[in-house]
Amino acid sequence: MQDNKVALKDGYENVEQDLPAFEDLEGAARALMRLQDVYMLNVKGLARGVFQRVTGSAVTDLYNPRRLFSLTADDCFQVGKVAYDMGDYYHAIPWLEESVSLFRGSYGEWNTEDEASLEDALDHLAFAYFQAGNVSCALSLSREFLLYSPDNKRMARNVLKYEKLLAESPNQAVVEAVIQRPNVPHLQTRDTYEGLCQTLGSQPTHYQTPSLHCSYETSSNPYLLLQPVRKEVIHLEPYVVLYHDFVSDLEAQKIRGLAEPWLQRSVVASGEKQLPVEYRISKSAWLKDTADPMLVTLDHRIAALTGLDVQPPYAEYLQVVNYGIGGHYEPHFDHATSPSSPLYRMKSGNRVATFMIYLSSVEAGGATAFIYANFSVPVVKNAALFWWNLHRSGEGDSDTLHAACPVLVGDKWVANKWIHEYGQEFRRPCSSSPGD
Ligand SMILES: O=C(O)CCC(=O)C(=O)O
Ligand SMILES: [Fe+2]
Repeated sequence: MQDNKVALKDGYENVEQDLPAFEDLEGAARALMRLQDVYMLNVKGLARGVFQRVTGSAVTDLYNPRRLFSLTADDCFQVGKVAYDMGDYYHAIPWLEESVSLFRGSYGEWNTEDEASLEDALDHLAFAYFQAGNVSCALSLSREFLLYSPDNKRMARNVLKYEKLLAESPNQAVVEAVIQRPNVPHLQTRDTYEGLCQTLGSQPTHYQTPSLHCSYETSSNPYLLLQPVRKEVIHLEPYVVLYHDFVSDLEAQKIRGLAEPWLQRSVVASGEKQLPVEYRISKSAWLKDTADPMLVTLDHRIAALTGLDVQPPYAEYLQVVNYGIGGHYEPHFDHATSPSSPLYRMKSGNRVATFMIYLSSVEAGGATAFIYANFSVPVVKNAALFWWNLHRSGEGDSDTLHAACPVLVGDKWVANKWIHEYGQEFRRPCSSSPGD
């Protein structure tokens, strides 16, 4: 017996680092809540494995899965509990409601994987309602709890407290508490951003604006003469273009494979430091050109197309990014907005342009949204999106504020090549006119 125990403990310790920890559960719960908010998804649907947007009485299916994977009462409890523990009753209530409803439906059945029970869900939901100001819901759920655990003194006291509160101010019973969604302070542009994500990638109507056109691009470069790239002008100010089939399926696969062993949680520049943050959820890796000759070819292609010098230190290494379900990057600038940014450590100025390659498709979500410019680009596998981050004066173009919408279904991969100011003096001449 003792031997078995020791063997079990050793076996567990061997695999422990590969098992999901609380951070993973919390991250998964936050991801579900993010998808719920950004795509206005209904929790009941999410728990059944369907992706429905409910606006008023209209129900739209954002994606039709081939198989339904539903969440259990305990799963919904765990999601609700993450929100509850953060004091976020706006999200806790619908998830705990779903948990209570599923636990009620299967009462008496015992699922070995369940950590929580109907009583736990009722207990948390009652308190969440109380905190949100809905005393009558708190009371009826607490009474229901007592049906199952009549000896629970704490709950009996709560019932008395709620009864007293309602007797003192009876109109509390009819007031439907409106709970505000917790505010995300760094994101004032939330409504526009979410609207652009909900379209799952919108394109401007080219027919109305002749300057937005498609062409075969050679950039007057002999390298591209024999095989021009299909270019689609998406927006003029800021100038954003999409180069279709910039890489082949094989190249995209190869880049993903080279990066995979090096992927780590993505960070962002915060003052002089680099930190992981909730507003950028993805994994990323930097690939030096020396990692594979194909990356050198890729640089030549980028240089030929953009006419820019992408040799170090005039451009950064290739940053490969992988977003899982719920992975996102909220509105941000690629260029530095503060002189203390770590970007300047390369001593080649600010990031003048971004060249971003879509290395995968996604089933749903994951569009690249330009907030102020008011358009979003869907993930187009093998295409590359190019834009200038700086005006010709060197000043940051605030209209380039952009974001990666959360991935709803799929596995999204992109690669960023950030090109710096220095080295481009004769390739993109500067101008003193602030608007250029
Ligand atoms: O993944 C995207 O669509 C955008 C990514 C992005 O903006 C970034 O990595 O800086
Ligand atoms: Fe970006």
